[in-house]
Amino acid sequence: MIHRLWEKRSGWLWLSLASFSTVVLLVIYDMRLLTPQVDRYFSQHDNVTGHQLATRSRVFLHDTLEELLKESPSPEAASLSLEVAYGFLDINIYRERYACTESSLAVLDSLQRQLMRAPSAEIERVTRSLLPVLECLTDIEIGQRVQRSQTVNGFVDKARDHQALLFFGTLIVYLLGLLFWWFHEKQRRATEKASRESLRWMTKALQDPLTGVGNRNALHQHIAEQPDETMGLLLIDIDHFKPYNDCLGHPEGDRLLRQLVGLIDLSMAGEAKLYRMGGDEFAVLLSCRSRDVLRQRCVALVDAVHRQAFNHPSSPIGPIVTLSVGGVWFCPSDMALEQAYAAADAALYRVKQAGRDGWEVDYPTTPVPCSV
Ligand SMILES: Nc1nc2c(ncn2[C@@H]2O[C@H](COP(=O)(O)OP(=O)(O)OP(=O)(O)O)[C@@H](O)[C@H]2O)c(=O)[nH]1
Repeated sequence: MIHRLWEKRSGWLWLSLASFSTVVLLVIYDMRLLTPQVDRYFSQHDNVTGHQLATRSRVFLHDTLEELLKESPSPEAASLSLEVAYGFLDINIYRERYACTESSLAVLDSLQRQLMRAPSAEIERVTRSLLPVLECLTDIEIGQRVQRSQTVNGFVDKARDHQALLFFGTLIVYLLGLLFWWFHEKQRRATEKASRESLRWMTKALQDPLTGVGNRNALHQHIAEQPDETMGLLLIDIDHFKPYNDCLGHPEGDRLLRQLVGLIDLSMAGEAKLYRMGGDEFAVLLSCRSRDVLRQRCVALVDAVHRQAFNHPSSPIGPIVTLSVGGVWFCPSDMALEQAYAAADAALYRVKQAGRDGWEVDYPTTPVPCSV
């Protein structure tokens, strides 16, 4: 099934469609998955959860100081802020990376205890002892920011590489798609050209070049195509064509042949197929359900030639061109073309013998014509 589709639609077309589909998938991947992920990463940069804990600790230390610097400070509120500030600083990562953390925590712890013991007396000392803690927090903030910048830069580099890879990958697949499409078009055009050429040769092989009607091969082919159709086969021969040629010349003879083709076609009401069997002999094949039809066509043809009255200056039987017609009514499945042809030819011979300018049709009783 796939093999047949491949041959019918050409492999190149499938390859190019696959390439274009891949391009679409890559673009969707970039738009729906990759870009939103990068955006999400960077949008965290300044939101609440992205803030450093050290910064929050600093905020609460400021609150403690503000409280202590008030005219009537509340030791409880200051102590609470200090406790929260302690909590935000008491982080394993800070302890591991920043040496000042431990000492700052110790300072906060001792301040906390002092505040509980002598709330108002110690304000100035408390304020001063907080300075190294604030310095430590600044170190942590800067250190963490540097760390974060390095991580972000790493991510940006990776994302840029990924995007570049994706872009060039998409571009290459797209170009491959175009290339496959071009191969497909080339192949399609070559196939079309070959079909046209072979059709032209086939038509030529079945055509008479002088008159444009079918030749003997075409007659064989058309009969083979309609084996169950009752047919009438007429053989038409120009009477005394040799003296016509001798007197008026071959070009004039050719012209007469072409004119007669038009006339025969008209007499058959455009329903028959015409063939030139060679020289001045034509054949007519018509689908013919009743013998009367065949008779009527013969009468019409002979009359039409009389009415047309082509001048024949050297005919022994009269001043105009006349035809002799011999025919047979037959069914191709019962009677071979050779047999039918022989019967029509015999009828034609009898007309010639009887003095020409007439017609005769053979109606064989056996075999009986088909589908009547
Ligand atoms: N102009 C022209 N003449 C052709 C062509 N092919 C054959 N002929 C001539 O057609 C003539 C056929 O003559 P015949 O059928 O033998 O005899 P006829 O003179 O027609 O006499 P009957 O058929 O007995 O009436 C010959 O002179 C051929 O040279 C052709 O393509 N063009």
